[in-house]
Amino acid sequence: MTRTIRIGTRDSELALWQANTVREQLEKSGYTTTLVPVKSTGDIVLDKPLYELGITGIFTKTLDVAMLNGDIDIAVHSMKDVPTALPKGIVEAAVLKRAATQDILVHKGLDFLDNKGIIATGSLRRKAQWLHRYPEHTVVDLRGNVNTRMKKLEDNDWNGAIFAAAGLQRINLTPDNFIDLDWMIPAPAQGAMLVVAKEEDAFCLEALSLLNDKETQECVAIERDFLRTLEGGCTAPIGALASKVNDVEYRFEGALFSLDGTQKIQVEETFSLGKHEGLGKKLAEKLLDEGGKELMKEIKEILKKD
Ligand SMILES: NCc1[nH]cc(CCC(=O)O)c1CC(=O)O
Repeated sequence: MTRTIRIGTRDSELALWQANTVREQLEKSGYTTTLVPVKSTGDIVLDKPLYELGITGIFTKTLDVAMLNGDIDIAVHSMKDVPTALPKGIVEAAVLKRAATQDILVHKGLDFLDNKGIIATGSLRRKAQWLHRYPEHTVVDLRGNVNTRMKKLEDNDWNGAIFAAAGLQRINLTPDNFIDLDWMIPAPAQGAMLVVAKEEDAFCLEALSLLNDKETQECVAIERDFLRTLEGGCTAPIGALASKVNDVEYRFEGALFSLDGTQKIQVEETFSLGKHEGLGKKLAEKLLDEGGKELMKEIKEILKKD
């Protein structure tokens, strides 16, 4: 039987690159595929309200709806954009081998670091960590896809802007000046790609199981358990990274920051793969006990007002 797997994708350059990567890997394993660029959510009508289906993420909503509607079979996402709870009927089918996890600063010269600088980012996590390290600096809001943000950096007199290294590498965008921010804790699952499919679609689940990278899958699962336990439906400045230290050891590092960057509550632990059941949740609970509960409450209050 030949069935064509319809791969749903948003139409940004990064989304298309990621969907094409999955497409190539499936074709290499002998599957027939096609790419389906998906229109925005408003164009598609479902017979149930979105909240009833558990659909939440702003980047992933459109593709979730298209999948439940039967217009696509699988969808490819930057895993860090995917809410920690998937909609009913949609499951994680494969986590691809992770690329670079770190954030980078694209800049126009680094003299400003010791003075008063202006840094652009739309991420609360990046803003809080930047201000934690450089309290004298100003952070301005910057949104849009990677290409848009790079253009805005050129057009403004900011000193720099922060990006995920993986996003720039994927679209071959090599800035003239950049530095790795290895002190900055990335977003949970940064640099990983997730392919989702319908729970009932055994054909696609089997095809995608070939693409799964177990090490990446286990590491991002810890990071997302940590996030899920902390956040309770609120977007807070949270970083988490599980990474390999040597052949036998892995290390988890996670932190919660106040929005202004003055407070940081951090947890870390060394572990081995396969023996980390409940680690993300356990460390999130430790963080909550060490002042995280109060800080999360404070963050929610401030975000509610904005
Ligand atoms: N929030 C947008 C987004 N989602 C995924 C990536 C890049 C790829 C990745 O981090 O996995 C980016 C761009 C960025 O954060 O600079």
